[in-house]
Amino acid sequence: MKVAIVGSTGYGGVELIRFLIHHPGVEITSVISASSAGESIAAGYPHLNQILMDTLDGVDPAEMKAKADVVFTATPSGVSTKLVPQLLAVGLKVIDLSGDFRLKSGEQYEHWYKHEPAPAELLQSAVYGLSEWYGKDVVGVPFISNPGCYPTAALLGLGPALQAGWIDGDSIIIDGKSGVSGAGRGVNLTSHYAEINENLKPYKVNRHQHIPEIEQVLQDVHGKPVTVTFTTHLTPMTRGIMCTMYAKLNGSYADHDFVQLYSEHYAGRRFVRVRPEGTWPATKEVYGSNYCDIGFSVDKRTQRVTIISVIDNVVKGAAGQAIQNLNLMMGWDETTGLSYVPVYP
Ligand SMILES: NC(=O)C1=CN([C@@H]2O[C@H](COP(=O)(O)OP(=O)(O)OC[C@H]3O[C@@H](n4cnc5c(N)ncnc54)[C@H](OP(=O)(O)O)[C@@H]3O)[C@@H](O)[C@H]2O)C=CC1
Ligand SMILES: CC(=O)N[C@@H](CCC(=O)OP(=O)(O)O)C(=O)O
Repeated sequence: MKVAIVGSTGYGGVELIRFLIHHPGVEITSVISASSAGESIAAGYPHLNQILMDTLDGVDPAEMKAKADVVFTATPSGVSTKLVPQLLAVGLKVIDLSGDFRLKSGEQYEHWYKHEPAPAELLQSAVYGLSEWYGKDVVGVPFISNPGCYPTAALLGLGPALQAGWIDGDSIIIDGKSGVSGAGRGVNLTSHYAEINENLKPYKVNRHQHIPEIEQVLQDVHGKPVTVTFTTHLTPMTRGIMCTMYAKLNGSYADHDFVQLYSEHYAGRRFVRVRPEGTWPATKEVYGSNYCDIGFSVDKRTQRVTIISVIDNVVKGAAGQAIQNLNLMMGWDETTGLSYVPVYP
């Protein structure tokens, strides 16, 4: 399978390269840049020296079609909206990593992303690739919209309990924390070392563009509308997302009930690891890997459950899940090219 990567000079793109280089079913035939065509990719990323010698191609759909079968678009929101239709039109399969095709409602997209939405028929045709929930839906399709990083952690953590009716859909609070690479490679005040080091900073409180994405999927799981309170924080680490989630219990459940429910729900899904009773995951335990680790604590006093879910934002939150979706799309084992042990310490 010949693969091209647009946005290969960004953090999502370069992580796609790290995994795809070892994928037995894939050959990277084009790495693409809008601003640095003609330069070597290793010029901007010296860690790729003598590993990927490729010169960056420009953004040309016809050239991509001549070189590749599948294109990953690791491009900013607003850019994918315009580019993806051109790639689909020339007959390429597309896996888009941006937020441009995740929401089914163009109005919602415009409200939260402040960009013009893609045409309604494309929003409908994009299959939302939360691999462990919608893996069957992506088999054989030409166009996958890869989930956001926070939604991946939140939805894998909340889905089974909500589907089982164990938690009250109107009571969900999600406390999200992310490493700085979640903001991409672009430099601004947010990612300035002196601003993030020794600092824990809330941002986009009640305004985050991942709120409608989380609610859209929870509604699908629950069968009726769900609203969530979602607060995001920037943490002084490079990679990692932790979602600490709180919800009112609908019945009397213990920690071991949650461990059993989630272990059964995710049985056979190698990238979701359920923590034994009384232990909780940390971001370092999934660093550099495609795992999502989930732990629980039932509080009998408050009749609430705390669910803690961690991922590496660039892997399971972006490039890793995109490759998992390629595997599912092609009918390959979903772990192909992704079975790496997390980097520790
Ligand atoms: N970082 C993360 O943890 C996650 C990111 N995402 C999403 O994935 C996408 C990529 O993110 P990330 O890699 O972090 O972002 P970066 O800012 O690191 O990279 C984005 C890349 O897009 C390219 N680009 C910009 N404008 C254009 C254009 N007009 N045409 C083609 N390419 C363009 C740029 O490269 P060049 O100028 O060389 O073309 C740039 O390297 C975004 O939509 C992001 O929201 C999703 C989940 C997690
Ligand atoms: C740390 C940080 O800034 N993270 C980004 C994640 C952005 C992202 O991945 O955007 P889409 O999923 O919408 O494409 C944020 O919170 O906006």
